[in-house]
Amino acid sequence: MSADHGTAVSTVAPAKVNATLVVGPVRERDGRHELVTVMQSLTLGDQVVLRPRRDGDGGEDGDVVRCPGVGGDNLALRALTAFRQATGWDAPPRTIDIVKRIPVAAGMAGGSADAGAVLRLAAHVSGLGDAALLQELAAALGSDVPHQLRPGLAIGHGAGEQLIRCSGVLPGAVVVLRAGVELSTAAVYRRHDELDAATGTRTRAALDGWRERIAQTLTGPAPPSLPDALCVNDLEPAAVDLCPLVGSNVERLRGVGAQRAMVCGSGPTTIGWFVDAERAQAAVARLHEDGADALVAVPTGGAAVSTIIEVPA
Ligand SMILES: C[C@@](CO)(OP(=O)(O)O)[C@H](O)COP(=O)(O)OP(=O)(O)OC[C@H]1O[C@@H](n2ccc(N)nc2=O)[C@H](O)[C@@H]1O
Ligand SMILES: Nc1ncnc2c1ncn2[C@@H]1O[C@H](COP(=O)(O)OP(=O)(O)O)[C@@H](O)[C@H]1O
Repeated sequence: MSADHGTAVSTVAPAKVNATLVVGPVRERDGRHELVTVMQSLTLGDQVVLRPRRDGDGGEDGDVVRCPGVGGDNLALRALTAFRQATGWDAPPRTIDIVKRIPVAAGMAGGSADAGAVLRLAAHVSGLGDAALLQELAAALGSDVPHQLRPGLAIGHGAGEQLIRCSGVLPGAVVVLRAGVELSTAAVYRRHDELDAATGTRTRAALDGWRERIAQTLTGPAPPSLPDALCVNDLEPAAVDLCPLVGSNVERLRGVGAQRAMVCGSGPTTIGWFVDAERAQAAVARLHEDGADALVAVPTGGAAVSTIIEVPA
């Protein structure tokens, strides 16, 4: 029996953007698409607390999650269950409290961020689970969770779960334009396949080429930066097709001066890249005048972003 470790701990679970997302064939093993992506964490994030369960926390017996704005099966609770099963951590029930700031089902990996945060918090409190085990648990929870376990800048390949971690962060600032509607990741991949049937799927060899070119650019001695030619989102046509608002939001971002405007992951969030936070803030002011739901976030990574603090239990 392990000790109770009855402390309450808290961390930030940052959203991610995909600066590049090139999609290849479906792999037989799990039906997911092979891809190459550049994932960058942002200062926009959920707050996640793991603490001993109190009377009145609700739910069934055992561990519970309180996550206003998200119904149904919660990936954060699944992460804690998987952690307990894999490590044998048998401390009394915990409550996960999540303050949701990342838009839900929006292509910003909010659920994966919360799951990654819970794995970090549980490992910290229990003293169990080495880096390799956490990585394995994360990969079993979803393609985006391994990156969200250690937020920052990384090149994802495989189905997104294999990572080449990069030092530093991408330059500039991002305007996040929320769509106010949800889009299912699985539905976007399905539509991508239907559209792709006409244009042809990228081959494995083509994906390898993308990975090499991106790795050369992001893992060299210079501060990381991606040329426009390497910034593509293959899911964009499918997201626009399923949700035409996405296409007009990309145009809106161009209209307020974004150097590069694109769909974020599987959408429907769109992002605009700006040289700095000041220019991004000016663009957000113009979008707000127009009634849009937009905010500025900047790329972030490293130890600062996954810091864990103790909070009152
Ligand atoms: C598109 C991306 C880009 O980072 O994220 P979002 O923009 O949705 O956050 C990811 O590929 C999404 O990752 P994630 O949301 O973790 O996906 P998973 O839970 O693993 O899979 C959800 C579903 O998406 C499809 N899927 C996901 C990943 C992948 N490489 N190929 C796929 O075909 C499958 O239909 C799968 O059942
Ligand atoms: N902690 C969580 N936060 C957000 N969504 C969650 C969470 N747990 C489960 N989900 C479910 O996961 C789905 C995808 O949500 P999310 O991770 O926000 O988006 P995306 O996959 O587009 O990045 C949603 O349908 C949502 O109901």
